[in-house]
Amino acid sequence: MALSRGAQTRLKDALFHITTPIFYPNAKPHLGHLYSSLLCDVSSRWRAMQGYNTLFTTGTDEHGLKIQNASEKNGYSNPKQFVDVLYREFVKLDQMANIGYTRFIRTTDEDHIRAVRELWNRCWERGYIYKGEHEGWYSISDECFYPESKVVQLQDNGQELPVGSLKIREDEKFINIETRNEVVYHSESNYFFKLSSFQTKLLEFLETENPHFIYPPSRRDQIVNELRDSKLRDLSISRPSSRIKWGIDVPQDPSQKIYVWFDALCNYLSSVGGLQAILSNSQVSVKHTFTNQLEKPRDLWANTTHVIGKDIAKFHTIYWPSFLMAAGVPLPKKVVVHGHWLSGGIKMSKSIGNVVDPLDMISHYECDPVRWYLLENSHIEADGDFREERLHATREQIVSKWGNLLNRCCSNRFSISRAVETFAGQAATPEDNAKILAGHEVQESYLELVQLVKVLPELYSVHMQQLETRAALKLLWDVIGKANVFVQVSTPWLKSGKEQDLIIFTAIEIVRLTSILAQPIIPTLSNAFLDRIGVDKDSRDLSCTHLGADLLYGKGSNDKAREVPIKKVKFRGTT
Ligand SMILES: Nc1ncnc2c1ncn2[C@@H]1O[C@H](COP(=O)(O)OP(=O)(O)OP(=O)(O)O)[C@@H](O)[C@H]1O
Repeated sequence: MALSRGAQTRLKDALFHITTPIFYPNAKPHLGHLYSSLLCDVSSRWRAMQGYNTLFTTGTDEHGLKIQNASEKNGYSNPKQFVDVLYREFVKLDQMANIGYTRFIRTTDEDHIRAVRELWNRCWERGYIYKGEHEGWYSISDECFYPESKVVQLQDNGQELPVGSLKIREDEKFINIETRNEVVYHSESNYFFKLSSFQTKLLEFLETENPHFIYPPSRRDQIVNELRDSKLRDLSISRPSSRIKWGIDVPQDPSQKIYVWFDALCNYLSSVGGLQAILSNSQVSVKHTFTNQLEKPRDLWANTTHVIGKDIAKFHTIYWPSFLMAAGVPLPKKVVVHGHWLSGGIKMSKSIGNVVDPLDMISHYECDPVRWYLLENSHIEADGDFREERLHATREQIVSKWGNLLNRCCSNRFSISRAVETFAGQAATPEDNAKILAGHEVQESYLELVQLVKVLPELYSVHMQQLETRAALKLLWDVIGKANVFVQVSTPWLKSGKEQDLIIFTAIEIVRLTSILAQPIIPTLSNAFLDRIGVDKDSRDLSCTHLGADLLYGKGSNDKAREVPIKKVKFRGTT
């Protein structure tokens, strides 16, 4: 699903690459996955509107013990067959939710496997990988070892005991205190990555050289404090093939498989052609939906943003930069860390099963209201709590406020095209125009609205740039709300001539401008609104977001039946 490339020809050299985490296809995706993808989609569409050349990568993380186990549990002898079925669920969600990625990468893709080996070899050649013995507390579910300080023994009565003083017996249950997943004591030969060599470099990078690398700043501070307070230990980055069959072989040592995180994080390099492509910055073939060639991989990489949930911040802000530094590859631009959607007060998660099915929500409430709801009821820094009644209320508001404004202007008592002809592109000041309107209250309401609209695109842009979608959408609601009040107090149905035209022009301009600005948020509905009032497809970009910018729309809009492109639906959940 490629985005329209139209706008992008204008800013040929401005590059933007955004990535979701790649998701484990061990079960169907839930609302949390949609949220990460949606943030990326909105960002990518917004940048495309600004004229950037955008690339948007998402995909599935298909190797490792968790997949191997899930595949066996589901009766598959070959994990590839299992992921071949489940990755489609993620693709389907993207299609249903209108997520316009340019590459869906699977870690079983050939070019990705090549890129992982390339990264491994380079870290090996530069002396950052060595072979050693590893023993400790291992979580199958989290696929990592934990230090003893993060492990407790869980007794039958729910009591937790520190493990330090215990003699370990096989029948006892131990868990990690953060993820609450079971851990077992385990010893094996592994390859290690010299993570400990990067403590100072990472701190320098995050604190001094690039303090904006992690967004929001509260997350950066968390990571920086962690780096200051605890010493980084070398990281085991392979597993014996006897235990993990489903993974990429360590180059030159097939008795070991590459650790899934080393493998998965590398997808970000694969999607821009691998590390050599970045180092050389020369044209490389990579499949995206709109091209098979990337011109300047390093320039693109320098403009890459990773969007992730807070559960995987450590992997993206400590491990990933260290792997790249070890390989001598420059770091991407940014890591945006968002909060979680909760269910029953805890993180919505496939493993726990406390999930909301986004496809079910989309099938009843439609795609765009779900998108709007998620973006309006979340904040990058905070966790969100899904409530179906709020989703329904959001939809109602779109119909009754936005739809109603459009509907009112499309009445056959008015003429949008005449109003546009009279007032679009004219030189008169708002104060001059206000004199056309009868009554002080109406004039005040008009001037307030015009003032609001004047600053709207810029304020909206500031919020969209930082992915502050809640604040961006509030701006749209404010102006739509005020436009409805203006129509109410100015009673255009009782007016005629220039006065009526000015009221209708002002109100329909609000519909036009908000619809243009809302395209990244609700791509289908906003364009349906613009279609309804005959706005030309070439007049829907950011250069058209000031009052009177479009001289030509509205023809025939008042002759059609007064339906709007969105209708009410019933709330079908329980409050
Ligand atoms: N509840 C959630 N809220 C927001 N984002 C989420 C949520 N769950 C998953 N994600 C997104 O998916 C990423 C993790 O993907 P993963 O497939 O591991 O999801 P998961 O449901 O936590 O899986 P599992 O329970 O199998 O570990 C997160 O970093 C985040 O981007």
